[in-house]
Amino acid sequence: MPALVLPDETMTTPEVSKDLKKKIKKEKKSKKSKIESGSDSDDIKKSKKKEKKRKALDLDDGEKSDTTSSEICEPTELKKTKKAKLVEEEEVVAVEKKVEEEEDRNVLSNFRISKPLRDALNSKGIQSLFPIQAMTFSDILDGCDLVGRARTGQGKTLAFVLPILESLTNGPTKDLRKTGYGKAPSVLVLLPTRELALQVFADFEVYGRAVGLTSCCLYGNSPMGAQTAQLKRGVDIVVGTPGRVKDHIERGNIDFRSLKFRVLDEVDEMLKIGFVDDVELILGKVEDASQVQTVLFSATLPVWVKHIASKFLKPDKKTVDLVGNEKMKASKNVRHIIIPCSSGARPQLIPDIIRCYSSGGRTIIFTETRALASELAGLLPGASALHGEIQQNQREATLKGFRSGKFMTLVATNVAARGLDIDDVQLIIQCEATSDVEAYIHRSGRTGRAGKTGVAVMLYDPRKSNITRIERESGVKFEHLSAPQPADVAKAAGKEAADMIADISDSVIPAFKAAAEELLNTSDLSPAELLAKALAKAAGYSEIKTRSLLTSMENCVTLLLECGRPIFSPSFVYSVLRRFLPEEKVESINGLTLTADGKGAVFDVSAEHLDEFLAGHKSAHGVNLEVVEALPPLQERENPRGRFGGGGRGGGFRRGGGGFSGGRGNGNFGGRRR
Ligand SMILES: Nc1ncnc2c1ncn2[C@@H]1O[C@H](COP(=O)(O)OP(=O)(O)OP(=O)(O)O)[C@@H](O)[C@H]1O
Repeated sequence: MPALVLPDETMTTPEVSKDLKKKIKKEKKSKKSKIESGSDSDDIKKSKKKEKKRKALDLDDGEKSDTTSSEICEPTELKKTKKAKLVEEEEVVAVEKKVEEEEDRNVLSNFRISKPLRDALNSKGIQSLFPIQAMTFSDILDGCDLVGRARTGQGKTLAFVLPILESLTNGPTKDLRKTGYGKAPSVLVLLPTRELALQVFADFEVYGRAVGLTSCCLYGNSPMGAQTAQLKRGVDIVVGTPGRVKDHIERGNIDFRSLKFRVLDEVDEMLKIGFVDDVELILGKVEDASQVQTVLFSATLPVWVKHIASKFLKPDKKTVDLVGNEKMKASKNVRHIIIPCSSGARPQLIPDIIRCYSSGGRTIIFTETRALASELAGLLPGASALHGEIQQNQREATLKGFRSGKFMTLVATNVAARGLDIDDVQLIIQCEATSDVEAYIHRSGRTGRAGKTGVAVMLYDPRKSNITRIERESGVKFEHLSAPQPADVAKAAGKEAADMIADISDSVIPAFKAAAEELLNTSDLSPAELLAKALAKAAGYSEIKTRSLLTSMENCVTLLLECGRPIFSPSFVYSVLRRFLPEEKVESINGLTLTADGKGAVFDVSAEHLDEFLAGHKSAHGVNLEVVEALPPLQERENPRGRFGGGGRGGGFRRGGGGFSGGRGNGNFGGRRR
């Protein structure tokens, strides 16, 4: 299978430094978001291009100036620096030119896209095709079967929507398409979830209508009658989930004799157990497969999928794989973070993570079970649940509310993992380390879409998770952070509260002044301290708790125990503790995990028992017990050396809580059960 590389990589010359590439990419990104907003007129664009070039060079100046002023004194050195700078400037310009040429190459007018479709795309702020679209457009329009792969959020939907619409209205299938009342469909698109079917249907509605084509969406848990009536009246495009499409086939409502296109979006999910029988049955209903074009798309294409997929595609199929053998399979626009957390600590920790990392945008929280999704949605302020047990109309209402900003936190099972494209999702939280690497890639890909950036935080229990495997298979290099400390979060909240107070009308002062003066006169605290308390109240705080680094539990502290010799099992740690602590204290420890170097163990104790632990160990010869500021690297579940499993991982944990936004802060995978 030919593996194509991203234009990004092909465009840059090998000599260009990594830093330089980064700068160019950054510039490209900001340009892309401007294009998305559709705000650039041609003139503005030209001057922005000039400005951009100038800025890229200025940036280099700025970065170099420190070195020149502090280190470069000799005239010859200065000359050399200037020369190097000139070379770098030339490189910037050369790479910039290539980037621009590439973008120019992908402008809509360079493709066989008719004016009505171009206008519809422009009205959505789309001026040029994304790489996966540009690289598959002609093949699909010219009649090839195709397998397409690009990372999440790279525009795979339009990669099949546009050439199919063009083929049916101006291309090779134009004259073969049925028309008139009761027409049989020309296109069948299958998707794994109802939400995704509705989303892709919406794209066919918008762009199909622009070229006079009609669509319908067939999905379960909604009345058969209306769908049947639509099919009877006749549509060009049928979008649906396998179960409901099969129902309609069995009732004789769909005639596939005029079918020209079959699309399997999220093909690996479609071909998983639970879907594959229905999919095979549906695709098998096409009498003459040689007359039908089949296209498959996904961000993840495990080898087993490629084998099954070959069954449905012609031998001369094309493959456009923008991920290929690249190590990184997940979105490159996403910051991938992991934070240790026990299940009990999630409800307290998640609101703080949202406050720190959501930048005031939307958050999707993924749980492994429906029960946990409902439970967390009930516990978190301003959150709603989405999973397979919820009635279809309620699911649609929930998604609509989330898209429109009615609420900002969605707690979902894997029903929302694939394909969902929701604007301004800044943060993904995964409640536990999934064993399914594809699921990780798709879930984290709900943010950082269409060139934007986002953050994905995965909570995990070091004793139960195998992070190394996820890293190895997805190519993600996780940032290991500890939970944001309540005190850090409170500081950010205090700033918000101060802004809020500054905005309050002076008209309130006379009513509250007397009480304020009385407080000042009677309290031992300074005015600043009293005001700090008032800010805390305004921010919703009545106390600040500590949070453990290991399990993220509130009012717990993480301790490291070492005893000058290797520790092979948790039971050894218990026996050491029993030497200087009563049984009930030993039993009260939580989250006991061995360190990766095999020399120590970390565990949590309640803050109120901390002194007893620290005082006790002094009497135990050779035992060292201390509060840790940052978690050391820990052993993982599958460590063959330790009781918990695997070879441990490099790199320790950094203190969490970075990236404070000061934003709003709201506060059994497999088969089809989500
Ligand atoms: N050429 C384009 N220019 C600007 N925006 C685009 C373009 N093509 C698609 N988009 C936008 O990019 C976003 C992501 O597109 P899409 O949902 O098709 O991604 P995807 O690759 O299918 O992602 P996933 O793998 O998660 O399903 C959408 O909001 C879409 O409107």
